[in-house]
Amino acid sequence: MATSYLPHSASNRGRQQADDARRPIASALPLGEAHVERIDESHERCQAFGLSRIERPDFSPMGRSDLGVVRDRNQRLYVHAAPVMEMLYEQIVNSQNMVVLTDATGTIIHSIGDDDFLSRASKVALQPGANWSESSKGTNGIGTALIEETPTLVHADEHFLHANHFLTCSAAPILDPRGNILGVLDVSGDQRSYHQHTMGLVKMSARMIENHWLSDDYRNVMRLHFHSRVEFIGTLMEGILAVSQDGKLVGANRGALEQLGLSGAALRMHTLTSLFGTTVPALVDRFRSPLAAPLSVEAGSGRQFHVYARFSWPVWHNADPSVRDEPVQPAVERSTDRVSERAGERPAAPAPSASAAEPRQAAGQGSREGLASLTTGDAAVGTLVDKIRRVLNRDIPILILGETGTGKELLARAIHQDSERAKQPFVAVNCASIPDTLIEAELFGYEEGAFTGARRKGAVGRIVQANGGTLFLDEIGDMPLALQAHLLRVLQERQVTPLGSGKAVAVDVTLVCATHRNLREMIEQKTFREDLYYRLNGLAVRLPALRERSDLMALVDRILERECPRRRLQLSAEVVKLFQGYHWPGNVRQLFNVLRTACVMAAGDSQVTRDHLSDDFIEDAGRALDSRAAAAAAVAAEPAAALPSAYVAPQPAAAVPAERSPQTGAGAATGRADPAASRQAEPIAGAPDWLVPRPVAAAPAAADEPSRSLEDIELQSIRLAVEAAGGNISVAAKRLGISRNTIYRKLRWNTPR
Ligand SMILES: Nc1ncnc2c1ncn2[C@@H]1O[C@H](COP(=O)(O)OP(=O)(O)OP(=O)(O)O)[C@@H](O)[C@H]1O
Repeated sequence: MATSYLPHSASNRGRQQADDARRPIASALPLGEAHVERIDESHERCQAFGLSRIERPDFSPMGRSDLGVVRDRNQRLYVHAAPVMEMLYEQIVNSQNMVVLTDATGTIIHSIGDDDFLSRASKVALQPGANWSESSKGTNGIGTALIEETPTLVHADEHFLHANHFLTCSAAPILDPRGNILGVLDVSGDQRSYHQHTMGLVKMSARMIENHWLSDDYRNVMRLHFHSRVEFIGTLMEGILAVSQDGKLVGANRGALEQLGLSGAALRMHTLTSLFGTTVPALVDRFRSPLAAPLSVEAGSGRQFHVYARFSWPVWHNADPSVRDEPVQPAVERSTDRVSERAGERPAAPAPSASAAEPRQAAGQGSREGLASLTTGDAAVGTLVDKIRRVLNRDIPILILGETGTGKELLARAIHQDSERAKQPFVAVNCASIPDTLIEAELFGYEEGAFTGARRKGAVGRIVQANGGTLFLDEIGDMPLALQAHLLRVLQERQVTPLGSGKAVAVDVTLVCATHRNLREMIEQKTFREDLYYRLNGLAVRLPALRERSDLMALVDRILERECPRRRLQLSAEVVKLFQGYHWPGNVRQLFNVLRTACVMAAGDSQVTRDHLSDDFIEDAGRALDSRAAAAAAVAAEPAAALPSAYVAPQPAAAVPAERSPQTGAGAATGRADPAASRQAEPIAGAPDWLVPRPVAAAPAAADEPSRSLEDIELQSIRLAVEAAGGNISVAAKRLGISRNTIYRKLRWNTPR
């Protein structure tokens, strides 16, 4: 481990040396050998990455829109982590520190800190949008914790880059109940402010986030809260296990693994009976009573534990027929209160968001219901759902296409929910959010000692985790080319060989993939394998963008019902107008976020008004309305000849000269008027003034525009109408009296690529 500091230039050398003299270097701290070894290994990796200690790497964070996409993807993590971060920050306020949350790739998605430290931190890009993976910023708390998958302190000159020597970073990875990394929680500060308690706070906070995530993930299955000391149930020290109705152990928190002394993979080999010698019906029976005392059990290891079970209605309902007709009262709510009271503690993790007062779905998850819940009146979505229903349980892989935020993952979950595999695992892998170097291990798993730099014990891959259930490969277009062949082989042979192992494991998974990319184009560009494309694409469906959907208001109602189930919240007329004129670039996710905020802001009101919307949304939506008005004005000012036949005043069909038949030219051949032409020439019912057909006689400019073909004119009018509808194709189609498909076809064929 090198500890020297090489200043960037001679001019600041003197100042730097004076600073250095005041600085304790890492070796002055009482850090164990394992720590030193970990830092040494990290420095070796940095050298292998080709990083230079003294060169300032590219510190520029990603742009706002890219950051928006990353934040959207990690919205659920943010919702769980934000209140914990606030609480953590309260503990370290005014200490020249900041609290940082990153995603699984090390990209910062949120930070809170002391203003004066934030400005110093931003100079080394310790700010949202910057990536702190080891390969980008060298040894550092975040990047090294991600690789080591364990809480990691990187202090002062332990940072590989000299530019980061002023920092001390205490970082802990945040894991989901299946042991996958969701992100990193980190406290970074001036190294002179180092305090050994910081790491303890960070670890506890990461655990809070994990416990809350687990409770949220498994709200519909039984959860066992246990500890060897009864007073620790309901505290951060408790173990939590998620148990499916048939007694399988489907999830665990860190506390559970630590207390049981098992790895995640070893735990999955157990059942409730083999671990604690009891069954789901026995626990349901005991913990139906809100006054039930914790149960004493003996684990296989001989250790005694006290167990308290929490479960929600469906488990109770199915496991105990005697309560079938009792009113639904989620046991989870009652038992949470009770355990907290008994342990004299508040529930382990704070409420996830400001709207926590309202019971609701997991943030960012939407409905956990089946396909029926997705049909809210849009014809394209209805057709897509019908198609999917026909191939359900037929071992046909489904490829979901669609822009980001259109609900691809929600659809994949609904497919699983409605399939015969609903009680088996649904495993989602986002190929875009896992670093290329880790994706192979993540998917296929690896044996102990397969390679350095990752979890040393070995891990079961996601494909094996999905065995018996559904594997959802999100952003499949982002899968590195080299791995595509490996995936194809696994899918064809239906067996996986973990890295570093000679033993193949048979797998049976239903495959659902999704991407916002154009895979056909990628095939042409040779960035996506054609054979894999056909293997994944048993049935391809495209989720329409929100601006193309005709059920915006039905979706609004549905989301409001879910987000504010205790009150009937409606949109004011002004907000309806803003929503309808907006082009929703972030699709349903954006709508969901806008409404969720509105729901909280409108507490106590029965209407969502513009006061309940965020300023940037009002600005964007207002701008869209303005441009729509401008487009309307432009169309109104446009000479009539520039309008397509659809807006030309209706004329008797026979009066339309055959050679001017606006559509197919069929009239020219037969001498009869084209019926489609005469239909289109009718006024559009309910059309606003600017679209009311005007007489062709008012078209003096027609003869002056010899260069414009009818097709050009038609196209321009379609574009104007789409613009005027704020990008909403359905609305434009309705106004034009043509189908949405016609608009797509014409715009697609005429849009330069
Ligand atoms: N039909 C719907 N009803 C209610 N909420 C929905 C619907 N469709 C999507 N959402 C919500 O929108 C958000 C985004 O959905 P989802 O993650 O499924 O989109 P996605 O297309 O997979 O996004 P990405 O491409 O970024 O992965 C989620 O919060 C989800 O609950």
